[in-house]
Amino acid sequence: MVLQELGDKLTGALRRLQTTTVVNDDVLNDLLQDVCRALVESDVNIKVVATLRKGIKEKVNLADAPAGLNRRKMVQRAVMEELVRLVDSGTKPYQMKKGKSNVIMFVGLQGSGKTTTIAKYANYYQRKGWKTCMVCADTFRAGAFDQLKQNATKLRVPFYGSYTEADPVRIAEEGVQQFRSEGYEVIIVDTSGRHKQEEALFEEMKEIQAAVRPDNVVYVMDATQGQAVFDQAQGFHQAATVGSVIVTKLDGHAKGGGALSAVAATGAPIIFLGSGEHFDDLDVFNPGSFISRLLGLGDMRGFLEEVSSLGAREGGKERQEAMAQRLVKGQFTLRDMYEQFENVMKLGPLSKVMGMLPGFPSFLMGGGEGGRGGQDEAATGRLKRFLTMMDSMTDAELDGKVDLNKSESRVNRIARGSGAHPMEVQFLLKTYAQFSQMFKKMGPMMLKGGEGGIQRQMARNPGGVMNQLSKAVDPRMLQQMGGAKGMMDMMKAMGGGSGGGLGGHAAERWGEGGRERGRKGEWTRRGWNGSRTDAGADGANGRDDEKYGNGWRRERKWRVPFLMNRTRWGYSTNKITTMRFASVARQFVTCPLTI
Ligand SMILES: Nc1nc2c(ncn2[C@@H]2O[C@H](COP(=O)(O)OP(=O)(O)OP(=O)(O)O)[C@@H](O)[C@H]2O)c(=O)[nH]1
Repeated sequence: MVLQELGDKLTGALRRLQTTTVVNDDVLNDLLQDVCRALVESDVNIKVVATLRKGIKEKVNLADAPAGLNRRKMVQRAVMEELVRLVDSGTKPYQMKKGKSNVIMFVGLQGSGKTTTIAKYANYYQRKGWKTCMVCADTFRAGAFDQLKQNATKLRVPFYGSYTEADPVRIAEEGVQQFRSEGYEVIIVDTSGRHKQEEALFEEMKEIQAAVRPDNVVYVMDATQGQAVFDQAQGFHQAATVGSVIVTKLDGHAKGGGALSAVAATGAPIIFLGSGEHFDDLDVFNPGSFISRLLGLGDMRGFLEEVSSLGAREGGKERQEAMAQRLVKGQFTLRDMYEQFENVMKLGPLSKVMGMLPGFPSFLMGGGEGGRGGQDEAATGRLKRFLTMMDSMTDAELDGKVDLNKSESRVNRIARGSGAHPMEVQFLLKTYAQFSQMFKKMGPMMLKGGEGGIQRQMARNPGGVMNQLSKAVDPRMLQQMGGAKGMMDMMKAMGGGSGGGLGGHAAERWGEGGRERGRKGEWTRRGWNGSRTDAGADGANGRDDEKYGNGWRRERKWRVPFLMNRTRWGYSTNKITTMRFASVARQFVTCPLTI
């Protein structure tokens, strides 16, 4: 989460508002003082902060507020709206067009993070199924082409550049022409940077612009300079008819608020935020969603947009439709689960997906600076393992025509074929059983009546729908979604028709119990009983199992014989078998299901 410090301060101020019994002018003034202090500390221009304060005061007139009006909500809404205004340029950014060549030219000062951001940008679109490529027209910095080439190779994105040609305009023109003729949809052009806004830089930018006729010019700007970037942003905005801005290096930088508000003040729309040096460290920027996440309210809208953008991939919509049809009948196959997992992975790092969901503390996914990578990797690794195991299944097995639970030999064969342990395959089957159970109950409810069906049911019998939802979904997951009401809102927002992301969303939740216990090194009574449940399931069922908390010894006594029956790993309950089991099981505890 970028601007964590500012977010914490603002959230703290609003939380104090919740705990006061009476909301009067004194309370409002205290709140405004806290909010304004937090913004100034984040380097937001003092005049801008004063305008924000005035705006909130004008919106909240407590003296004339009609009786019965929720004053707390009124204040919160005003604060939220003014904060959104602070980072909103009021201009709509360029919308990428599917099926045609979108030429995006990147400009910026030297060292602002342009080349790195181009790689992140390419990664973002490629992951969503856009045909993406890069052209390096930076002939000014010696290592620029090598850097772009290296990034492109890692991302498996085609690139164009030259070690010998010194004319950036020619390279840009040739590269864009070639990729256009090959039908690439996102053609990204990197241009040279300079130490400061030089005439030469602007001249070169204009020449390249005239040669490649970009659909959008993206200005990359370093946030570490805080509000001082205003002149710079304005200069570029005017000189190169900049269409959008990407603000980089916002990770852990206290001055980020100043940079964001300064750019917004120039009227250029911010489209992404750079939050680190890795390819995944790029957050889509939308003023409302950004403030919502900053205040810890999640970003359901962003989540849904991300999910629906996956449906836009080739054939994605049709597949989702077909799945929706099956869900109406309460059917959910392993193949459906495969697609759901694939979708979740395409949404980006799991911690980012989680950050979009209301109420989910970012630290649980290691969302704070620095701590995220490991957990993301473990979670993604676990998903990939599941996909690999499913790759070793036959079509009949994936489509639910064969019950794998009845075929021990097939489980072992799948394990061998995917380099996994039979227990992992059983774990996968149990996870599938849980999903299937959930979709059996929820699918028909969600999708009955086609588009808008859930809304109609909700209007007719809200209590009944809520009740059914509470029964179908595990309590933790429901709690994270803001209770049955929150889930209803989410389903409404999804129009009841997109089976698409919901499974992915669920997948995130269902592993939570396992992850929690993994961290505590706990184990539960029903933990690794391969045939009946799994670690994630215990978490999902909300079991605490305190008394079995440190139950390694307790566990293995009765679980080992079970494993012997099912997978024939051991011949007795002697120490070696027990240790073998413990070491396998420990793998799951240390790398618990975090899908
Ligand atoms: N922490 C952090 N570092 C970043 C971010 N974006 C880029 N960087 C780092 O900033 C440095 C400069 O990035 P480059 O991509 O080489 O900069 P550039 O703008 O292409 O430089 P020129 O090609 O010389 O114009 C590199 O060390 C990047 O890893 C970000 O969002 N966060």
